[in-house]
Amino acid sequence: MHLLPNTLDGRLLFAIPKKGRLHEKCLQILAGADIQFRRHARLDVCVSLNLPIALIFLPASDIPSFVGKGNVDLGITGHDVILEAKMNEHVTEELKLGFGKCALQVQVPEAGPVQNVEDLAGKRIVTSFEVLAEEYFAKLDANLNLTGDQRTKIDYVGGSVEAACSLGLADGIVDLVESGDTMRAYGLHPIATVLTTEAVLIKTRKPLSEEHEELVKVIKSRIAGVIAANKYAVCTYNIPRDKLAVAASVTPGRRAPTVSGLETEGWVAVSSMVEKNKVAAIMDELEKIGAEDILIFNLDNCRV
Ligand SMILES: Nc1ncnc2c1ncn2[C@@H]1O[C@H](COP(=O)(O)OP(=O)(O)OP(=O)(O)O)[C@@H](O)[C@H]1O
Ligand SMILES: O=P(O)(O)OC[C@H]1O[C@H](OP(=O)(O)OP(=O)(O)O)[C@H](O)[C@@H]1O
Repeated sequence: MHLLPNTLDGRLLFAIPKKGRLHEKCLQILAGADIQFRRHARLDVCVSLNLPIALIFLPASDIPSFVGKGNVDLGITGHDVILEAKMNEHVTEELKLGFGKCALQVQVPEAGPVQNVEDLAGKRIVTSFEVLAEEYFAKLDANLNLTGDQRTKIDYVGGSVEAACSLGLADGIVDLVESGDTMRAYGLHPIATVLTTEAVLIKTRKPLSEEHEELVKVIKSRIAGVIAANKYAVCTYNIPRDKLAVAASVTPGRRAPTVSGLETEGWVAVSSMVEKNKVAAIMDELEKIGAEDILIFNLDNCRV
């Protein structure tokens, strides 16, 4: 198959991480937003089958500059790599996506002599986040009046950053931590947080055509629906009318709970959106108040 340049003509270009931590979640989002495509095994560019969009599969860390420079219109990537690529002023963060959550932390060997960032200042740091680490330690060096050769040395590595201290390359590292498993496996512990991050939908600041602006709105709204459907469930229950006010305070919903009459005198049925990660505690509470027939339904999709 040959992808002719004019195949992309007029299409909104949407960058998706081609591998790594964000890839699978992005595919789920595309499916939930009904952005259909068939990707050829050797191609990182493919056109959508049902929308005037082309998907461009790129390394997550390259997406900010493609979008920032306007070669691509829209993208999904981490907030961290946008800052690292110094593209925060060239893109707008349209939507937080609720996955890819982690923290960029300064880490040192647990058993080593360095126990805080002041001890680490002036020593050797290894990281894949050169820009953010430089920024962080430049401030620290300035606060501690470290100048010239006294300043902290930052070295770049492309991956396996956690190995740097045990290999004698560094006194500390700056890398991402989610569960902390990798950090602990290397005998490291955090002494400072540079930033927290999650995946975001970004748009170029370069002006788009009216049609493309409209399409961006549609995509954004569909993706927001998919994210909300992952976050919320619907809780329904029956409750005596005199307990409704207390129960409604447990399930206030996004705007207000829906209350409908029941054939049984003095009882009402309530339906409300609840956060999935609070479902068990909410059901405990409702049961205590006197609710019956408490049901939880997952959402396939929604617009809220
Ligand atoms: N452990 C993690 N938990 C959650 N999000 C993460 C984690 N590691 C990375 N991320 C997020 O995913 C983005 C891409 O990281 P990833 O390590 O997948 O990059 P990659 O270099 O493109 O992939 P690979 O490591 O396969 O080469 C990061 O910039 C960050 O926003
Ligand atoms: O706190 P944890 O849950 O252990 O996650 C942190 C690890 O995840 C990322 O690497 P990843 O596994 O994506 O591989 P990479 O080193 O190839 O980027 C990051 O660079 C850490 O090494």
